[in-house]
Amino acid sequence: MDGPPEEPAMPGQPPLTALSVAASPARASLIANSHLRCEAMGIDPVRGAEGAPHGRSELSLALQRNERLCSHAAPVMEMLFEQIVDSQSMVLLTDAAGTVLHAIGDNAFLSRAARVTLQPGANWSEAVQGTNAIGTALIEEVPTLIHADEHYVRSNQFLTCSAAPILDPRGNILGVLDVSGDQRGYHQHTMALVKMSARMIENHWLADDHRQALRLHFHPRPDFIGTLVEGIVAVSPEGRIVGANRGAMELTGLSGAALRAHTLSTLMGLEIGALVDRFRHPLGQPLAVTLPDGRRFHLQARFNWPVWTASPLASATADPPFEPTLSPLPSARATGREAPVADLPSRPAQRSTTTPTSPGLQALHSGDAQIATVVDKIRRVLDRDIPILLLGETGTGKEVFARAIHQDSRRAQQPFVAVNCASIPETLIEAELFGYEEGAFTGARRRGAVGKIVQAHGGTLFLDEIGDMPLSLQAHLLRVLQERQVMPLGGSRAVPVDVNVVCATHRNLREMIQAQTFREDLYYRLNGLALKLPPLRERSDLPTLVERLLNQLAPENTPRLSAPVRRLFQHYSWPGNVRQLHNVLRTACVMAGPGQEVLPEHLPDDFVEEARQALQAAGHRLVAAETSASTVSTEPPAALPLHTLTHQTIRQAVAQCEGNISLAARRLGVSRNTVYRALRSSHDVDTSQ
Ligand SMILES: Nc1ncnc2c1ncn2[C@@H]1O[C@H](COP(=O)(O)OP(=O)(O)OP(=O)(O)O)[C@@H](O)[C@H]1O
Repeated sequence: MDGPPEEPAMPGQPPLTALSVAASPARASLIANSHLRCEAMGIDPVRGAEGAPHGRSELSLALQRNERLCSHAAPVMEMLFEQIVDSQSMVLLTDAAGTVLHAIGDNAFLSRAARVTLQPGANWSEAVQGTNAIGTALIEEVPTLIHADEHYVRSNQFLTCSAAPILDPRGNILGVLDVSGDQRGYHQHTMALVKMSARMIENHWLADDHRQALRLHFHPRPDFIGTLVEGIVAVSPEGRIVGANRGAMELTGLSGAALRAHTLSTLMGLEIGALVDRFRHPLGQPLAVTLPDGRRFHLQARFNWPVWTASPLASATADPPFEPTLSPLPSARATGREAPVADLPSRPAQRSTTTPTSPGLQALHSGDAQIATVVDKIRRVLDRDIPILLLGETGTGKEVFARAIHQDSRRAQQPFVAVNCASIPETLIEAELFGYEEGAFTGARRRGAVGKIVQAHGGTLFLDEIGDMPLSLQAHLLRVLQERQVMPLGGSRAVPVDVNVVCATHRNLREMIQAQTFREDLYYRLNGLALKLPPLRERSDLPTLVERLLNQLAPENTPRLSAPVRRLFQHYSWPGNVRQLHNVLRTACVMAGPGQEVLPEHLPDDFVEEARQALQAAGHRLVAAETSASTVSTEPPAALPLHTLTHQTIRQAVAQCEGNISLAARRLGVSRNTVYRALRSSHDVDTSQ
């Protein structure tokens, strides 16, 4: 590290000591504890911890993983920066591990900050940077101010940093929002701004998670409803509390888990039908409610009108719980009643109209016989507690199918939780899946964390890349699935869970069983019905798929493909499958412009080059001549197997990207794993020859 960056003069600003910032016993003890942790970790206050900042590829992976967080946070960060512009400071967003995802700030200050690696890609966990607002907020899980010499590492002591953790509706940390600036410019209001902004992101997240749910906005004072300090809870059609914001937890004094154990009637003494009736009028006056512990609030209900008012509403005194006709039927278990069999065939179509972001199975039909068979088979086992195993190459739509299965199941109003077993480090996957209790292992969060399996309770757990699940954890997963209860790490009490499991993998699990890298008993537990999604090159519905994707990408003025582009598409091998098609079309829509015809020059250069090579290899000289007379060879084509063509394409892309695997993967629209696999298998072939 370069040492502390020089401090330009800040006129009229007397230096502030840490003492003059905010001296409370709680803050002093938080900082003292953090310093003790740094000492215990052996961090050198002069040189900082060992370890280089992440490279670009790690950053792009972190950005991919946190795409949703970034999109919710970006407008809030802009707004926050407006408030602090020209104050020698910057706004930062990190993920839950402390890796900086995004930073905006004054140019001069950004370069000073970069000298201590306070920049995207760098990790600001306590273990790397010692006591600092981001890292310490992640450990303490509370908004944290670290000022000047409270920073453990000396070169960071020119900073004053105010950070607030961002929590999801289940109380898990998504990341941290932070404002860092020159310590001489400290302002006591900064922390309040950061806390409010983090809350805005959390509220957006909650609303996005529960777009179709009924949402209750409440506060002890009616005029505070609609402000950032209000409580919000989301309620399912059966009247269960399914999500809550931080305000709701603070106002009710209940944790997220305790709130979710409630129904509307046990928490507030209300029936859902009566509530919808009452708030039919958007300007309905707030309703006064009293919780079982005597706390009193005023509340307003907000809901999606067409969905929630489509059927005659149950009144406050009516017996059956309210069932909006356009949303999924509540589970038989939840209502204690069996859903009428006659209702079942019409359910998928109804749902696809209410949830455009996650269409049901019906929407996946596009004329291909293999896909039609897969959809048909899924429909037969839906809601019968038969685990589905989706097989297929990367980008064939395994997750899209898993979401559609959830969407069409009776669990649709409950959580859909996806876990990618390949992208979580082996050391973390156990904690991620099963959760852990306070102090279960070094670095564990203070209050423990709920695992993904428990998060999916009542809904669907999607285990993507199950073939990458470490062997050591397979037995644990099997036990959970068989016993239907989870014991968090370090815990002593098992938590009952009811989840529908859908798994996916591109690997050959049978071969893995032979090689003793996958447990046979787990394979049979997960594989109630194995379904193979065809690669795009084997599908007969490319034109329909293209039309649908173009419609999704540009619904107003949908561009159309020119004949040369259609031919390129038809003869290309699509190693990245539908994901790659989607990426190519997204670029094409932007390049061609609204309502225009997409020509080859509107497609990414590397794609066109590879597609033309594929044309040549497939022997379509005539077609290739039409799309580009100059680049087409007149040599007769060599008949190559498809997988060889795919690997050639991937190798060429890597070579064009000068060995940058992440860039090549992005351009091809495939995962980095796919590129590595292709390179590995090419290498195997080469060396065996
Ligand atoms: N039927 C489909 N209709 C529209 N888009 C689709 C469809 N199938 C896949 N996609 C697109 O392809 C992308 C990749 O799909 P998905 O993540 O489901 O693939 P996957 O098989 O799970 O890939 P991986 O094995 O790499 O995780 C999606 O984000 C979506 O844009």
